[in-house]
Amino acid sequence: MQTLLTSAQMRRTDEFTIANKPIASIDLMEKAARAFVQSFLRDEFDSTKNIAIFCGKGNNGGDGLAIAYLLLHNGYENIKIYIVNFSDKQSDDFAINRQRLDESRYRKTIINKAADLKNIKTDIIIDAILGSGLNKPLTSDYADLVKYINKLNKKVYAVDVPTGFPAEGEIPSDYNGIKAYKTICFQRPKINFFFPESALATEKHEVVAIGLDENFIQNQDSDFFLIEESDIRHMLKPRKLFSHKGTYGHALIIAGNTNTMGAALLSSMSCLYTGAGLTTACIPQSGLIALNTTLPEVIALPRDEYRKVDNPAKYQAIAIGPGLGLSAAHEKLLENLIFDNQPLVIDADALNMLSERPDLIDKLPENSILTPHMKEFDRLFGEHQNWWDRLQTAKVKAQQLKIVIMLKNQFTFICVPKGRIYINPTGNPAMAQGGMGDVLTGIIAAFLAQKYASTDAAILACYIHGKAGDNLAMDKIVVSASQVAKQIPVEIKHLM
Ligand SMILES: NC(=O)C1=CN([C@@H]2O[C@H](COP(=O)(O)OP(=O)(O)OC[C@H]3O[C@@H](n4cnc5c(N)ncnc54)[C@H](O)[C@@H]3O)[C@@H](O)[C@H]2O)[C@@H](O)CC1
Ligand SMILES: Nc1ncnc2c1ncn2[C@@H]1O[C@H](COP(=O)(O)OP(=O)(O)O)[C@@H](O)[C@H]1O
Repeated sequence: MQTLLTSAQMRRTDEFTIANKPIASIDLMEKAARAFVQSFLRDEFDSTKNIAIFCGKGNNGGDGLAIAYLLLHNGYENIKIYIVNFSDKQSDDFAINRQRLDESRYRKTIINKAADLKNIKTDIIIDAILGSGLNKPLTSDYADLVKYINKLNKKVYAVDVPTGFPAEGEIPSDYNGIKAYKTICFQRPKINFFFPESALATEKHEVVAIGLDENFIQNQDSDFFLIEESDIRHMLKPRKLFSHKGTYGHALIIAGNTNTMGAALLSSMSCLYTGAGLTTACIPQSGLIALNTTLPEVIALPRDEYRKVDNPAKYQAIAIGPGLGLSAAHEKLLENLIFDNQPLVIDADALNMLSERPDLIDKLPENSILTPHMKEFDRLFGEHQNWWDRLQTAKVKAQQLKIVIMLKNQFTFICVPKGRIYINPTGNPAMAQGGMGDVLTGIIAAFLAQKYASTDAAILACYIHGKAGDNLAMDKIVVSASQVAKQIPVEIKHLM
């Protein structure tokens, strides 16, 4: 897991690295600039392009000057350097790089106020105005300059973080900072890059290593952890010789209705393909033929008027919700399951019924896993104006109720009882299609059946679900939920 840090912690890491590693502050800046340029050149290999580099007077601006130098040395001749002179203060390393520039043949333009900028002709802009030192929203000249740059509608590469973008905390809906095409950031992604509102500031981000002390970073106190493939490899348990279906547990999937049998089929299919020893689907009578013809391995448990699961202890995992439909009988079934006090996976309509019965939320069995998307989450725990606040609620609820909450999105946040938030990096827009969440629910149930702890089952399921989608999307614009389900065993095999 990569520990993710706030700007203040990142600053302490810079200081620690400079104090404890044989590297001076100015050399660290040079390293950062080199790492940026390497990544930039992979995208922009045409050295005849016009590039405008805007440099503030802090360390972000210092990076900008070092980047300008490196590009000029790489044969990029059409570079214009703008020094944004809106403040009397300047950082020491900025001053060193500025002196180097003053002593060279390279020219610069000083901008003393936003209005100084007129008729810029450029193909590309590099934004090094303000970085992680941002301590308040942009106002006056900074706001005007950024507005001007955004209006140019050019491809903007941001250094470390787009000017005006808060690296953590609430992202204002009236965000007035730089709108970048790509942000190349140093050592760790900013926490806020994982929130949907970050699309206001950058289309994508890439992280480049600059040699900051990894041990120091990993040992910082943080709630945020980015899941890595190596974590998944370590967590997966191989299937053993002499094992049999009983070894891998029995999962019960309570799902489907007359017009939504597909949801039950998708969840059951992914449960099967993720390796549960036995999968039982509790479905309406009307779905029996569909189940028996499409998934002969799955056992059917007809559900009409069914209000209580007999002997729930015989299942190592119980998931409820996909395509279930809302009814009094289903609400009773959910209530009885909650009173049985066995951990549950709760999705879709079961979440919606839960939001109508707040009394049941407090009684959820410990280690249950809730898988809401944004709307389901807000129905359960109240409206939220932004994702930062929504995630804070999810974190608190996971701790209070001792459950796992998977807040689904491009980057799904997995909040666990210990107060940690795991961020899943896999998944892509080709997966934005109905049924994808049903598949996820089946995968979680299968890992639980195989006796993975709730937190591990949630992390594994989310990562592998997204990874399967990523691999399928390499040559497709859209991947269907059943394609993802079928890809799961291949993905697990590769990861092992
Ligand atoms: N050794 C280091 O510290 C390293 C730092 N690096 C770079 O340094 C950056 C951080 O540099 P700094 O801490 O100097 O900060 P910045 O360069 O982001 O900002 C510097 C100044 O801007 C002012 N400021 C903040 N918000 C403002 C606002 N809304 N309006 C007007 N002024 C505002 C601050 O008071 C500060 O004086 C990183 O983003 C990264 O680019 C990299 O060079 C890697 C190494
Ligand atoms: N753009 C995307 N990037 C990554 N994952 C996505 C994207 N769109 C959808 N997904 C994943 O697909 C699933 C969708 O779940 P959900 O909205 O409950 O779907 P449904 O109810 O149709 O089954 C989630 O796991 C989500 O993370």
